[in-house]
Amino acid sequence: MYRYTICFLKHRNGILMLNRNKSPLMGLWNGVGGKLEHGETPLDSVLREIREETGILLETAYYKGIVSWLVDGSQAGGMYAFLADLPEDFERSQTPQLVEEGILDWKELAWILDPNNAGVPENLPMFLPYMLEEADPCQHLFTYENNQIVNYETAPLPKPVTTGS
Ligand SMILES: Nc1nc2c([nH]c(=O)n2[C@H]2C[C@H](O)[C@@H](COP(=O)(O)OP(=O)(O)OP(=O)(O)O)O2)c(=O)[nH]1
Repeated sequence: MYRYTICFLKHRNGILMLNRNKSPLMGLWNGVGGKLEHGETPLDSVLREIREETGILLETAYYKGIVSWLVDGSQAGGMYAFLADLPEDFERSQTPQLVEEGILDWKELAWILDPNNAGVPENLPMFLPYMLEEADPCQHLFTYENNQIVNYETAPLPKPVTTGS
């Protein structure tokens, strides 16, 4: 079981991003999410974080896989990633601008995905494009050494076993 969740709340060409006011990733624009609480499924957890951090009430979100990391050969962690498509007529101005965890704002996809954008976590422009495509959930594994990404691998997650038709 991994410890974190993240969700990309998409509306047209924008995503609702949080500029975090504490570590990890302080000062960077990231998707909304947090830590799993005892007994929560990843989906329950991310829907709770979305509600708490943005006030948006969602019934569900698309599961997009796992982003995990290995830091200096040992420290490992990961997050369950989700995507939600908000309806066309969603009013962006209804989301709060200042929340307990930082500043919320709508950021355009072209800005988020720019590989030279120093305002987002370094791994975000690498894994997010996969999640925006209609692809099956993947595992994205990042290896860090001295705060630098030295390796990135992506692999499909095994499909749940079914009994066939
Ligand atoms: N894009 C990206 N996001 C990451 C990485 N590592 C990582 O923890 N995150 C995300 C997962 C979570 O959404 C968020 C960290 O959540 P958090 O520690 O603030 O959790 P929380 O809000 O529940 O915190 P707390 O109040 O319980 O302390 O950062 C990463 O390498 N890249």
